[in-house]
Amino acid sequence: MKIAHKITDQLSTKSLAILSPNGGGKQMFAKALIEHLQAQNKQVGLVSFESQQQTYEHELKIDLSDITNEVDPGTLAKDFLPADKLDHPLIKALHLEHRLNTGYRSLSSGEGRKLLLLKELFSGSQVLICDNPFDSLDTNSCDALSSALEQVIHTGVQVILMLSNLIDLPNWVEQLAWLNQQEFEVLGANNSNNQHTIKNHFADLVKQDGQWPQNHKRLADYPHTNIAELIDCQVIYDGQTIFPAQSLTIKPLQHTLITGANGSGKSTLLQLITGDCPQCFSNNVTVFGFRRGKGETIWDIKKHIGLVSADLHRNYRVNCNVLTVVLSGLFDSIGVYKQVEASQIQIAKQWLNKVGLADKSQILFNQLSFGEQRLVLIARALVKTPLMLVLDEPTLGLDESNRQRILQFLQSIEQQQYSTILMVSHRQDEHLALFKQRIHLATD
Ligand SMILES: Nc1ncnc2c1ncn2[C@@H]1O[C@H](COP(=O)(O)OP(=O)(O)OP(=O)(O)O)[C@@H](O)[C@H]1O
Repeated sequence: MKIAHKITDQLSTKSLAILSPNGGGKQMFAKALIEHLQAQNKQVGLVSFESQQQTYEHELKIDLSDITNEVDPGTLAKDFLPADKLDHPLIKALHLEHRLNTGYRSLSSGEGRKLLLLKELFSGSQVLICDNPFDSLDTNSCDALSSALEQVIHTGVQVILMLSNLIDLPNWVEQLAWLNQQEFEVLGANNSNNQHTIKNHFADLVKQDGQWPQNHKRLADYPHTNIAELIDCQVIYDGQTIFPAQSLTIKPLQHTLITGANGSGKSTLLQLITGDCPQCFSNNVTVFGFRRGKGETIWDIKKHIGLVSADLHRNYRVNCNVLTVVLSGLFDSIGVYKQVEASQIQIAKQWLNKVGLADKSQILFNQLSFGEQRLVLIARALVKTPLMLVLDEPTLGLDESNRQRILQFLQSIEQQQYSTILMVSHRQDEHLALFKQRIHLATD
């Protein structure tokens, strides 16, 4: 790839941020760049959503739980790091010191990401490529990571950030570049002029959304007072209480935002509601009028929920095309195993159009970029006009314009009044006024 040569020629500076939209070719670019740098005998480290997914899939492969009938934690967090670095202050700054004996699969999504970032930071690489390193990290961790990257530059390491949001650009970055497919442009110094150019590049990509897909659902027939009610709920993993007794009531249209540091239990709280946390049965949880553990099936619950989460994303590993992934939202399955009606296909296509991926409907899901996959999963969650939309960091991996598109969806859903939104987000600009109820989970 010629552009990889171009960048190494240009990279006389220690730090470069490459801004790129979803589908802009970051993955291919990073691959070409790594090959090019390795040919020069440089040691290169890479952290990306894709490498995180590969680590997860490797951990699933080596999981011996089924064979030994005991829970196999897999590789412990500490084994990802050099033994002589286990006391490094950065581990504490990223709040990972108490997770070192946890298996990788059990880490929260932010914790997993921070661990892989630490692994690469400690690896002694001469060039470090980080694809959206601040996505899914809480505010304190973003600050700690940013200053760690800045410090590592002073030790002679070159840092290349690949970012999808200008808002994530640290001010210590020296050079800026823009990448969109074959278009690669080194803009020069990190100053307001060049930032403005990038802002315009992103703005040029905003497409007019198609019409809101047909929707006849209203909440009027919903027979219960609450969508969900949790009373004094607690989850304990490996003898550790994840959050102190938590109560929460969500009424119809009471859109609710959950915030808190990485590992504070946000996803776990959501999983008590969706039924994905096994401890929902030992807790006092009522969802859509079903008191959990009293004979209802998980499907009684799931059929009313549209879900986007890191867990769903990393476990969506069936090799089917994009349209099938959207359709699978109608059946709450991974892949589609039922006859699909023409009207359902039509609605699924409308949703693909709405997320800007109409032209990719026949492409295999796993051939899309991480951000594009996320957009498909959002369409999958919305396709059945669910009673409750559970969005656990839905905009992870999305670029500036796609994030705005999804935030507009939320506004539109609020106006149409058929779905109650329950969302987790670390990003301040996603804490919309429509969230009338806000729950902050504190870590001790
Ligand atoms: N199956 C499990 N076994 C052991 N520990 C677990 C398990 N699942 C989650 N945990 C731990 O529980 C804590 C809460 O996890 P959770 O995913 O709910 O955090 P979170 O607030 O959503 O974090 P993030 O912001 O990083 O997504 C984490 O420290 C995680 O390591």
